Amino acid sequence: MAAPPPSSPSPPAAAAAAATQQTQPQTPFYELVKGNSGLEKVLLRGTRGFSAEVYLYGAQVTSWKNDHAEELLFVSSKAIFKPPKAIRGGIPICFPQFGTHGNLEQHGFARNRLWTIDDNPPPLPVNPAIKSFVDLILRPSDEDLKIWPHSFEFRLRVALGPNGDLSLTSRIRNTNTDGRSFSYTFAYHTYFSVSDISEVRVEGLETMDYLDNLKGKERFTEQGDAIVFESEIDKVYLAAPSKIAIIDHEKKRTFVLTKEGLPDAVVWNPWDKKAKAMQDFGDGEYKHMLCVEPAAVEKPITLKPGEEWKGRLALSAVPSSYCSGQLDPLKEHLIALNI
Ligand SMILES: O=P(O)(O)OC[C@H]1O[C@H](O)[C@H](O)[C@@H](O)[C@@H]1O
Repeated sequence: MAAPPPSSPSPPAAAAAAATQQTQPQTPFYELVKGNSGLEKVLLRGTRGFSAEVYLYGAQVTSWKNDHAEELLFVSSKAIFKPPKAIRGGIPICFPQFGTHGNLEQHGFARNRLWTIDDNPPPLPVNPAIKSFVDLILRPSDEDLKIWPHSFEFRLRVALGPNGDLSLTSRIRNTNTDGRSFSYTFAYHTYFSVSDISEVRVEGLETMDYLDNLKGKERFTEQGDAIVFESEIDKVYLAAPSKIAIIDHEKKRTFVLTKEGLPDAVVWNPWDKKAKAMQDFGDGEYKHMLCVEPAAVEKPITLKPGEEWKGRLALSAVPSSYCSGQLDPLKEHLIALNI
């Protein structure tokens, strides 16, 4: 499929290819338009008014709306849409490094590079009901190779499901020709929009071990019930379950995250003091956001030349009573560990 001109719908994929390739949906549909500061973004429109937006800058999802046109992701009112600053909010992609777990800039460089639309991605098994999606690709520039000397292809598919679910599938391939493996850490740094952080709880991470970034990455075990928020938090939960729920009591809304290929989950809220110190974040905005970030942090992923890794995140927003108390952390944990 050729990239569409700005502000016009993409042409339908070749019907013959769709008919023969059961792994690809039939009629991908998106629009490419100008976003903030003239940066290009892709609009995905689903049925019943569901929608999503993805900037080519960072391959960053910056909007996900339900059928009432309510925004489900948080983007700061002070977000800077100007390279090399990463956009504050939505779903930044941390690659090839999460946080300060290495020598690269914080969270790696994928989030502040210009990605391109991938017209001809390798087949990807997908729900045939998904009609609205886009494939993006990042390959390292000569400058990138100087700071991280590995050749790779990073393909990201962002898809909007028939019920408004949003999924992100990353495929990272080692294309080194010198026989060298590489290792990386990774996260979907998802910023959720919440009514009031003090009314929110997270289910699925209780009893998990975590590394506390506020205590020199020391390891602890989470105690007690669901996680609630009263102060700054910056924890990497290890071998977290494949399903995590964020329950927003005030909004009567539950976000359900399903992750594959990503053992860990980072939970972050900067709270008032750090919020004030961030140039691209409003002073009181910490009350209305929570980051829960499916990730691979503790054990870096290693790929030999020719090998490919896949990491997937699926998000849904459902009425609140749906999930509360229904996640069994131990069961989910065993599933995550493949036991
Ligand atoms: O300001 P950024 O580079 O986007 O990072 C924002 C936050 O991301 C993650 O959640 C890390 O665990 C935090 O330590 C970090 O402060």
